[in-house]
Amino acid sequence: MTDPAITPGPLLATIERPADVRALDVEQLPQLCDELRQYIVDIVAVYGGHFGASLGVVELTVALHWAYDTPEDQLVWDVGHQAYGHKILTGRRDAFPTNRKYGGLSGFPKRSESEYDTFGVGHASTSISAALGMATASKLNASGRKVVAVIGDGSMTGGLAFEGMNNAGAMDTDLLVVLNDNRISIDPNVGALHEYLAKVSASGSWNTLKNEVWEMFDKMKGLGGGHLQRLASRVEDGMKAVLTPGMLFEALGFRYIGPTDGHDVVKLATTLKKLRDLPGPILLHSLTVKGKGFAPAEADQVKWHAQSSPFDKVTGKSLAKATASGGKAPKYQDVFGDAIIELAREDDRIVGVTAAMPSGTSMGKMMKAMPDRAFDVGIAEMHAVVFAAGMATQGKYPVCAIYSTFMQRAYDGVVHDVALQNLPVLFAMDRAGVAGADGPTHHGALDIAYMRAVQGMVCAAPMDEQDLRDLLYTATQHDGPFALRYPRGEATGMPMREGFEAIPLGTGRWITPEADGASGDVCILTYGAIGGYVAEARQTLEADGITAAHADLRFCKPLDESLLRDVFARYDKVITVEDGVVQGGAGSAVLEWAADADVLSGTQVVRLGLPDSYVEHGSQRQLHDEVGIGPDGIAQAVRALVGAHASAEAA
Ligand SMILES: Cc1ncc(C[n+]2csc(CCOP(=O)(O)OP(=O)(O)O)c2C)c(N)n1
Ligand SMILES: CC(=O)[C@@H](O)[C@H](O)COP(=O)(O)O
Ligand SMILES: [Mg+2]
Repeated sequence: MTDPAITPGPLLATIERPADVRALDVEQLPQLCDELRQYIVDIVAVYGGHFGASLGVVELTVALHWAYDTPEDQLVWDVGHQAYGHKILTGRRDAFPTNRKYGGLSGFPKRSESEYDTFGVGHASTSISAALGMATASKLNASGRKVVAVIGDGSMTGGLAFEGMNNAGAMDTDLLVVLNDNRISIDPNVGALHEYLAKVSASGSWNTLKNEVWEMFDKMKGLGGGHLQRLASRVEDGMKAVLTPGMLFEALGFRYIGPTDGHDVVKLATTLKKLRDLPGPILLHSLTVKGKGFAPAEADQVKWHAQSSPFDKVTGKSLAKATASGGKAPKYQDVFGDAIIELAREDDRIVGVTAAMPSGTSMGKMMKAMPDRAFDVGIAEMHAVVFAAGMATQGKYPVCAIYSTFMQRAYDGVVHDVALQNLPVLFAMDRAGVAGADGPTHHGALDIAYMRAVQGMVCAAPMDEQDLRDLLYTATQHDGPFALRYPRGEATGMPMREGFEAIPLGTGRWITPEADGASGDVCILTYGAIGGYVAEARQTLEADGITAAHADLRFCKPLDESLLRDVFARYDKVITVEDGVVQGGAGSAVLEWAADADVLSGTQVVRLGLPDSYVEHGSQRQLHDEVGIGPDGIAQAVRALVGAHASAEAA
């Protein structure tokens, strides 16, 4: 899909692939950068998406494709939310209006989408390891192909990045790591590395000296000057030990270059061209501004990390229309953020932890209200969990707010450090279920299955915001690990009572009162907010003369055995619905229990949920409908089950 209202500038219009960029004179690159930046602004202003990060690496993107022989040479973008310019220069310019839309381009580099997307990304801090793997294979294959990892200062706080550096620095493999340092993550960047990089950025002293050494080195290479080369390298080593601002990286075995102005495309392009031919692991420290060139985004970099609704492409003013619900329903995230503060005011054991997502999870509310009791530890999910475990050993009650998909990074900590020691830690798993436009890298598809498998873990999911509050309180009263999942976005908008009520562990509830003690054609058991679709499904079924009862499991571990006994005694048709993979999920828990309790006796159980394949991107509703867990899908499954059963009985 092209958008005729959005046209690229004259130079960008001639770029169909990176070879066209390489055909340009270096002096033309500034114009290409201007046009690329404007094109990104024009498109995101209408269609939404990640914003500030791509604007900040426009020059780096153009320079990399000019200096390197892509796609033969491999560029690996960390996270990939900054790769819009890369996508536009690599044959996807006209399709870019479909970015993040259902059936359209992915918002992240994706191998199946383009040969220029060398590695699928979405989670942070993977680029150095992946690029080192490619570089190692390239060496083994003697392919001569060069590999570059581009990683942001936020992503550099992830332990995985340092595992990659540690490995690369001791290997004799050619690898360029570009550290794109814009001094911010999604929220303000945190930690000692952040402070260190700030000091490095402020110092330019090593550059001048280093440039001289480098020029000398360049000349010597031409002369094949063996001993002079070694001497120069010793001189360089001696000087860098006392002077280099990138000592940390040098100590890890990288040759450090920089800091350099990441917006000077001509200098960047010519430097990169030289670096392409240099051996060993090299780190280029590039200083950029997130949101560069769009004043509102430079001024409020957190707000402009991403935009979901249209805005004026000059002023940045929102052009969003009022939402259908009138914007009255609060987000689950805000309910969580407010409730944790309320609970923490009454219970001084409660502490909060987030791994670089204070805004996304709303843990930022507690960080603001109680700065000494809530911690942003950086992009470090595993550390966040073990850090929480440590606090729990000292009588604290840590609430770890981590997106379901990112919790995958921390699984060993969940098992080995928390659950095995039966420590009271709450895993508040945000973005549970399909995440929406971010797609498969960000869907919280697996947490029901992987948390349910952990011995001693309590697993719960609220169907509405009142239950979210009560389950949060319930968790704080439990002496052991507790996994609570809730989705991205708006809750139901229901009226909420004040205060909190504890919900006994393993207590579900009937949602359709008429089913409590009565009977229907089928019973629908739901887990979590996805249960909100059942009312609509029931209405359409009623029009077909089918009565469906609905119960909310609330807990998938422990299960409400008394509720389930009741269900299996009265219904011979049961449908389970969850926003997570079917294998090992809440429906599986029900089936396992029913088999173990020997109550199945001919009852047909159909499990609805995410399939055993990766669900792509789109709105949450589109994706729920696609996999059959939206209202229509639920109603269809009921009809199929009732119909199948009726014809089996008639036969
Ligand atoms: C494992 C993981 N945790 C958290 C995130 C969410 N996340 C996406 S981008 C980002 C900030 C990255 O900061 P930086 O690398 O500096 O890139 P910038 O946006 O500043 O260009 C975060 C925390 C993620 N993608 N992966
Ligand atoms: C790139 C990344 O991982 C984040 O920016 C993510 O897209 C945030 O998702 P939410 O908008 O759901 O917070
Ligand atoms: Mg950054």
